[in-house]
Amino acid sequence: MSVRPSVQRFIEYLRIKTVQPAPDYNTCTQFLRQQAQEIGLEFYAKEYVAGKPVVVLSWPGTSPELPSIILNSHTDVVPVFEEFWNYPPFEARRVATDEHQTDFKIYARGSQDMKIVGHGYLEALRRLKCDEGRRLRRTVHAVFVPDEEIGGHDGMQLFVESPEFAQLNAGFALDEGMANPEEALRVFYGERAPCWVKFVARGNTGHGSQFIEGTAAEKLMPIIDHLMRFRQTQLQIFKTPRDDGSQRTLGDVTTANLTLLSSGVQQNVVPESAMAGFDIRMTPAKDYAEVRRELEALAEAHGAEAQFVQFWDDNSTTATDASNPFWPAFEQAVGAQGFTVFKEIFPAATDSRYLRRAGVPALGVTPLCNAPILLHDHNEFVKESEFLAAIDFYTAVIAAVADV
Ligand SMILES: CSCC[C@H](NC(C)=O)C(=O)O
Ligand SMILES: [Zn+2]
Ligand SMILES: [Zn+2]
Repeated sequence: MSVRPSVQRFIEYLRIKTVQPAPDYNTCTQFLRQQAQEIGLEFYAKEYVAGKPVVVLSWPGTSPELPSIILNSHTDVVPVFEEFWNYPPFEARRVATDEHQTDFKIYARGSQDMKIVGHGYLEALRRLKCDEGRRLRRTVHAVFVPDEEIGGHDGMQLFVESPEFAQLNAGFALDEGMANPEEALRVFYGERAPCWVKFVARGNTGHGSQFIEGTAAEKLMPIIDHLMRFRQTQLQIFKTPRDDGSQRTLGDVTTANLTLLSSGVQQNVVPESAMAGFDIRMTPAKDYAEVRRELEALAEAHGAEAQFVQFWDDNSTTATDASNPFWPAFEQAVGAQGFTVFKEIFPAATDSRYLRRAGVPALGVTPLCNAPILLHDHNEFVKESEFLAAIDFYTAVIAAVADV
C-alpha cells in the first residue's frame, strides 16, 4: 500500500539531520521553502546568528490588522546514542504495529520533539488553505526556530528581540508540550525557570597526609548539604496530594539536582579549589530574585562564590480563562475533538518562555495522548495514526484561534 503524501512529507522532514551540535539547517530551510511554495504561504528566512536560520511561513488573514497567531516549533533535535536504537534514527523507518498493517510506528529522532508539531502545523495549513479553500480572520505565522535544544539563545531569544518579530504583531502562540502516557491532553501554560548555579570555593592546600584547615571542599560541603536538604523538603511536598486530593506535578515544586562536581589534581594534594553545580528549576510561584539572593547568601556564608550560568527571571504565565480571548476558542476546539485538558506548568524550559516574557500568551501542546514520553530517549517514535490525528487536531485548533 502506498504511503499517504502527508506522511511522506513528514518522513522527509524527519530525515533531515538537524541534530545538535551541528544541525543541517540548510536542508531544513530548503524543505520549508518547498512546503511554503506548495501551500502558497509567504516565506522568509533570516539568520540572526550566521548559519542559524529563523524561518517564517505566513498565511495572511482577512483582517491582517488583528494580532496574529504564531505556530512555533524548533527545527533542531538532540543527539542520539545510535547503538541503542533499533532502527537508524534519521531513516524514519515505518514499522507495522501488527501483521495487518493497521498502523505503523515511525522511528526517528525528533519525531515527538518536535517535528510532529512543526509538520502537523504545515499539514493543517495545507488542508485548510488548499483542500478546504478556507480563509481565516487572523494572519497565521508558522515559525521554525533553531537551537531550542541548547537554550534558544541564538534562535528564539534573538528573534523575539528583532524588528521582524515586532512586525508579526503576535497575539497568541502555540508551541511544544509533552506526550502523556495517560488519556488527558497536557496543556502547558507556563514553565519552571532554570537556575543553573555553580558554587566555587577556594581554600588552603597542602599535603594530603596533613590536617589542613579551611579547604575548598570543607567550604563546599555545607552548601551541598543545604541544597540536598532543600531537595528533600520539595520532594515531600511533591509526594503530598493537593487539598483536592489530586497529585502534584513537577510544576508545583522547585527541584535541585547536583549535576556537576569538580576538584583535585592528584590524590595526595589538597585541592586549591572545588566546584559544585546545581540544576535548579524554580516553580513560577517562587520569587525568583529572592531565590537568587538566598543562593548568594548561602555561598557567602560558607566563603564560596555563586556563579549563575543560567538564570531566568521572568515568571509570566498564560491565562487559561476568559481573560485570555484565545483560551475559550482553544478549549472549545480541543473539547470538540474529544480531548480532556490537563493544565500544567512545564517542568523544563522551552522557547515559550521568550514569547511569554515578550507579552505573547503561549500554550505548549504536543497532541500525543496515551503515548510514552520518548523525547530525548532512544527509539523515539510516533505512530502514523498519531501523526494523522495531530493534523486533525491542528486543523481544528488553528481554525478556531485564528477566527477569534
Ligand atoms: C536553560 S536552556 C535548556 C533548555 C532545556 N529544554 C528542554 C525542553 O529540555 C532544559 O530545560 O534543560
Ligand atoms: Zn522540544
Ligand atoms: Zn527537546
